[in-house]
Amino acid sequence: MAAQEADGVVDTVRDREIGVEQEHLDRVYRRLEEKIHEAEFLMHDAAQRGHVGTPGALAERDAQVFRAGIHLNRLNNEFEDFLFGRIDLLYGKDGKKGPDGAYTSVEPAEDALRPDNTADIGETLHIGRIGVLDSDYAPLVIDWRAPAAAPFYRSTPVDPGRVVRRRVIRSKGRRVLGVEDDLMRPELTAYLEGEELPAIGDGALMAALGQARSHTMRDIVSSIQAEQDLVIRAPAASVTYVEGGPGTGKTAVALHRAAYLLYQDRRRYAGGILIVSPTPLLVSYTEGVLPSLGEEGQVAIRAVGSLVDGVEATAYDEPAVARIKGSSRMLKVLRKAARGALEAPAQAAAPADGQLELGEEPEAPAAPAGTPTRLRVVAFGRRLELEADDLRRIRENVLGGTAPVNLLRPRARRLLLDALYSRSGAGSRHSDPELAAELRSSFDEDVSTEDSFLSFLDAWWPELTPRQVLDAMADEKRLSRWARRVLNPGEVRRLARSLRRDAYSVHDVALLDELNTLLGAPARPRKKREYDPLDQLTGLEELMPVREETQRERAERLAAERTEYAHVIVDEAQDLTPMQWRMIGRRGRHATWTVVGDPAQSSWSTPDEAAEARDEALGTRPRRRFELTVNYRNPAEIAELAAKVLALAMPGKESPRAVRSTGVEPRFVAVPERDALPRTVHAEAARLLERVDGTVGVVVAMNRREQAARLLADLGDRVVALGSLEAKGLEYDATVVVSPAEIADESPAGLRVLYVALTRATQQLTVVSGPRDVPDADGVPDLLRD
Ligand SMILES: Nc1ncnc2c1ncn2[C@@H]1O[C@H](COP(=O)(O)OP(=O)(O)OP(=O)(O)O)[C@@H](O)[C@H]1O
Repeated sequence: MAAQEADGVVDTVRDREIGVEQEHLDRVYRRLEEKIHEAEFLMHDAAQRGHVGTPGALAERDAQVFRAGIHLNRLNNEFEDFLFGRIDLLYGKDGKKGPDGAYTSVEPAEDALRPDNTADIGETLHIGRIGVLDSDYAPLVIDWRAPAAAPFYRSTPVDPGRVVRRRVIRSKGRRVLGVEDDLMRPELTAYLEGEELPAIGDGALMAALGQARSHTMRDIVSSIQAEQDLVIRAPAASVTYVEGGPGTGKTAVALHRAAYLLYQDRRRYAGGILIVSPTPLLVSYTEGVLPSLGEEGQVAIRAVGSLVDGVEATAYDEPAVARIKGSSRMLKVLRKAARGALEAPAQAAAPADGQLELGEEPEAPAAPAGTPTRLRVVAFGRRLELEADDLRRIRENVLGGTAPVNLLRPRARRLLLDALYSRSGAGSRHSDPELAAELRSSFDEDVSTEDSFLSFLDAWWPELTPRQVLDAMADEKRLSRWARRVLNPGEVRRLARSLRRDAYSVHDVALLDELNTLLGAPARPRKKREYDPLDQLTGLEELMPVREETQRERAERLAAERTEYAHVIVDEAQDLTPMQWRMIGRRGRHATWTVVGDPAQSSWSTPDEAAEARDEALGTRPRRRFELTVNYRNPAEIAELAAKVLALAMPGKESPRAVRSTGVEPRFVAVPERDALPRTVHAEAARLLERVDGTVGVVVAMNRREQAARLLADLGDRVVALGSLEAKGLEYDATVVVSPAEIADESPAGLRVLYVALTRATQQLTVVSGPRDVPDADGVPDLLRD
């Protein structure tokens, strides 16, 4: 009876507090409706201006419609669930208001606390996804990114500042559903308008962490913790480097930081923010967070395998091949390949060379021709010829520099013309420099517009694309020439073989991007040359199909190709290979950076080499380092088990501290016969499905992922089968980790990959081991024993 009464009292206080917040929310909605009405009026008014019809009025109308449209869109988008927090503060040191209408002083005033440990609340602030001012410009809601909102995140019981109570408000549409309070000064009795300040619930963080997981990440805007807030609001100078173990909120913090930076300085980040994620799975998992924070347009979230337009990485490289492709040794190989691919090996059926006489019809395109070894043209009535040796000399001369290969083509063309001209003997015909120059220019014009010369140039100095060079590298013989003294024969064989398949891997994408730089963008594609009477006239260069790119065209082309960003955020940075760092580095040459990662989760076998490449990509810019130390994902029971693998993978490395415990220990199931493994995995996944409301992830070695997907398909879409490398960054209510030994043996970084697999669950973990895991009598595999 007493308990019921106590419950009743709590409910009454809770209901009353919900009612208080409901009143505030109603006021905010009334204000928002007024604002939307204003925005609609603005749009209507702007549309009316269109009737005036002068160019100035039209331009003004467009600008206004644009602004009003943005305003409306924001309001409508953020109408849902946008008020989420409140802080009750002691009186501040000085009573001055800051630019956003709130008191900015952090410390309580001298006399704010009375000697009997009581105090009055001096100010109450509500925090939301956007700021809303009432008609007197007093803040009804403060944007979570504004300085005045910082105490909501920064205040802790150890360092409370002015905050007495932090409240998270849960609402749906216009209805407040619940409140969760944390007291920052639990020893204090505080009064608000004469009434004692109540505290409801066990705190918002615990409420958030206990919720079931779906296939998309939620924002953490209502429960960002102090150490995370420091990172989110760190000034965007140079490089912000964030390290933290699994589940410490690195990905969440990176996303909230993007929203914060945009809020802080929209103009500066108009150049865009790029977030690089390791897998497409993680991209789709995190994609919804920024829109929920009211930011979309300026942020591009891309998987590292999708950074090159038009290429999607779908193939998977076995670790030995990935190691070769990711290593900075590839740079040397690619440099040679980009130049070497200019020369196509001669094919048996190919015509011997590009010899075509003036006036002859060009040959129909033949079977893939080898590189021509002779150039013949007729000019000034003479047959002129360059032999293999001449051509080789010219090629070597042109390739002497380091300029991109495609951009050297005009120079190659020029040197060919020089050599032909000198063969023609016309150079000695005139001593008058003006006449000599005229003769030369008419020679150049004659020769360089002839089909024989053009088709020779196309075959002898083709404009290469990155794909063509990578294809050329699939030829083991050619590759071994380009990789001499860099890769050993076994590496050459493996690399060439992997390049012979149809699909690209995530590592190939970095190679394509590097080649793109080494080759330089080819000039605009040339139209097929047809007979044109205008060719017979001079002074019409602009109409000539062979003309060089104009300045303006070049400027337009470069603008269209721009791939640079104002800020680059790299998630799971520990996994980037040196070649991938180079690729990302090119997209942020003038950017500020936020780099988040955890060396203990690296699936790259030589993290030192990757760290060197990272330093190269980031240059000498100063770095600010932050560390996140609390694991918000795994309960202590799971974190403890994972720590055993961490001790093997990186002896001495500390695990992050888990904030909660569920009392549910990980479950171990041993399968003595290999054949029984699929059946057991299916049964264990089904078992977990019964025990959690959200998702179940089943993590297997990479080579079993397709088999696992087929096996689990009948369990519905709450169950996901994943290869060990695909699990990176993701989380599930429950996970089944299948055969730890198989995952650990998959690559030199296998133990770290296993550590990742074991740290994906928010509630329950089952480990299924096969004979290779050497399970003990309790089913605990070798690798997970003390
Ligand atoms: N302050 C917070 N409030 C509520 N939930 C949080 C908070 N911080 C982190 N989380 C939750 O903890 C989980 C882990 O966060 P996140 O994925 O960002 O961690 P991570 O450090 O990137 O992990 P990993 O390195 O394993 O990929 C997520 O569900 C996230 O929503």
